[in-house]
Amino acid sequence: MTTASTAVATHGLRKHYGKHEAVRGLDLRVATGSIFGLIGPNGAGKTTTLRMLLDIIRPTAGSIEVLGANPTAAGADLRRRIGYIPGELRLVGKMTGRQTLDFYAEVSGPVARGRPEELAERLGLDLTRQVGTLSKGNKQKVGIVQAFMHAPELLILDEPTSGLDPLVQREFLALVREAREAGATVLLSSHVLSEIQQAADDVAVLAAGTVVAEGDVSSLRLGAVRRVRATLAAPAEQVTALLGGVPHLSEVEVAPDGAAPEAATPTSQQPTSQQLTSQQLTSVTLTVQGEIDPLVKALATTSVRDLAIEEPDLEESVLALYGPGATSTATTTNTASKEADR
Ligand SMILES: Nc1ncnc2c1ncn2[C@@H]1O[C@H](COP(=O)(O)OP(=O)(O)OP(=O)(O)O)[C@@H](O)[C@H]1O
Repeated sequence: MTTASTAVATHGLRKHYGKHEAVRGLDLRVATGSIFGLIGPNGAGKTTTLRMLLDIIRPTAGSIEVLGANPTAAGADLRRRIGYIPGELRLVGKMTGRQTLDFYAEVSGPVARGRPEELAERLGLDLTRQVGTLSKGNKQKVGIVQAFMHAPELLILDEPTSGLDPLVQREFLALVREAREAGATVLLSSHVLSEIQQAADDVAVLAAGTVVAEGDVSSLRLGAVRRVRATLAAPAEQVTALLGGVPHLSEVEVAPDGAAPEAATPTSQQPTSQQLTSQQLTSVTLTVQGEIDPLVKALATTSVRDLAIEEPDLEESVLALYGPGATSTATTTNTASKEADR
């Protein structure tokens, strides 16, 4: 049973699409009043899981409780207490944004006067335009407004920021935090780690239909995997040698990258070996797991001409931490056994 402090719970949840098992025995617990992030690479089973919570598709096995009810039995009353942004939003192209929201308001229950307009304004959405003429990002804004406008107890948001520009993403995350402050629970799925890191209190990492890591955001090691690209004024052999002393590196590629045009050799005297080596450029790409300090210190023993540190995509992080087994079945698609939604 869910308790007052649990908004969503699943036990041994499974979903087969024909022979393909998209969700494999999932136990989730989302605390009431929290922002819970469900992250995972493409095909991990996020959408399948969220659709089961809403009774859009039914589980093959296991149980679900949402706001203390069983979604397969609770029907429309439960649905009205939830705001949902589906992964793929389907809107009627000829309706304006306002007509679309009026339609959703009839289904979802009471909407405070002026609230849709306020949300649309914050997101920069023109409600007078037909939704068929809107860009992907603006269509997504219609989806956000309809999910938030009736102040639901639970928000289930499937990849909600896809197509949004960074400023709108920030506004969206502000809406999520405000909803939590007002007492709502938010279940947010994404394949973008940084988005979840900014917003979520707790996180479950899904890969191949199972949870491979969970906990509070700061305890997750995923964020500690970074991709580094650097150009150093040093010969490749020297770079290889200095990287040899740095722990937790993988996918290291070191390649000569021509000469540095700005490193002029003095003509009045014979160049020293130091001056000779400083002319050679070497490019490095690598993945570092954990502390970045030893790597930065090692690179800084040469003249660093360029440096970029990037967040790898989630698939790379999951692979780096949990091995290929964590994602290999997630990317298997069983197209031969497509199943109708219900
Ligand atoms: N209707 C369907 N019929 C057959 N296989 C399906 C169906 N829907 C999803 N799948 C498969 O189930 C697995 C999980 O898909 P799901 O859409 O839940 O993943 P996801 O984590 O939401 O991925 P994404 O981030 O790409 O949306 C994938 O292998 C997918 O191909």
